[in-house]
Amino acid sequence: MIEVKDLYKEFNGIPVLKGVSTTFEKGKTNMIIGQSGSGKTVFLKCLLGLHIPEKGIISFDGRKHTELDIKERRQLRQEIGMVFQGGALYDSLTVEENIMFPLKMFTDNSYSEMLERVNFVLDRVNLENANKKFPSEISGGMQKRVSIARAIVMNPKYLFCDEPNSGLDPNTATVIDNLIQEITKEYQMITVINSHDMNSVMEIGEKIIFLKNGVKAWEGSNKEIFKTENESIVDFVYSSNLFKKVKEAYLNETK
Ligand SMILES: Nc1ncnc2c1ncn2[C@@H]1O[C@H](COP(=O)(O)OP(=O)(O)OP(=O)(O)O)[C@@H](O)[C@H]1O
Repeated sequence: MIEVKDLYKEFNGIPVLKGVSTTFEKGKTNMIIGQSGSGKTVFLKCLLGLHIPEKGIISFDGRKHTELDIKERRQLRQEIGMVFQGGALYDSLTVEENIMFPLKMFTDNSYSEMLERVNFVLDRVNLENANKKFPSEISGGMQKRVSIARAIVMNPKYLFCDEPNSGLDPNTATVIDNLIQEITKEYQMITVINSHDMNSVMEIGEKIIFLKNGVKAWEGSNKEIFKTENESIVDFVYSSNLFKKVKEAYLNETK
């Protein structure tokens, strides 16, 4: 379990996260949502160890960030897979080389062992025969699959995704969402996803943390989101007319 307690982060005296607490469990797709500037990326960067919070505790299965030495931090970092916004693939490397990169960096495996692992994860994200292609030669959806394959190649315990659907059409976005949820369950990872996309939230948001101005304004599941009367989340979700209609249909169905 990842436990976050009273997380506080500021920049130049301006608070961005103001005492956020929550927990993330194994095998669940957890989502951080909120308006632009609400602190989602800063929150994820604190989890990754890229920002050092002024206050608060982040604990990975009992290991508190602040109490780890350099070796333990390095170990923890290797247990985290990251899908960056936009994919962040190396343009000059092939798909195979991109995915092999963490293995080369962090393991002593032989080339054939690494290749076997690369092919395994490529197969898992349904991307066979793409090994020798460059990122520019494949579609945006395929690039996201490569990015997910690279994130899971080290068999991580924790998977963090920053806006994994940005730039994808709705169908491809749903396929990527479902893939992330499937692998989360299959490998029993703790997955935390930053998202703007309400479709994704409704599709795979098993636990949703709604940040508003750096404060956790609501927490619940995609099923509860339709029933809550919390004004902040209602305003956020139903700023889209489509979701007003979906809610009415859902409530009618479950009467
Ligand atoms: N390195 C930094 N230095 C100073 N201010 C920062 C830094 N990083 C983020 N901020 C500020 O923190 C606030 C929250 O930013 P953050 O990127 O977390 O928002 P967000 O919710 O992820 O937004 P978006 O959905 O647009 O990506 C913003 O006001 C931003 O300007």
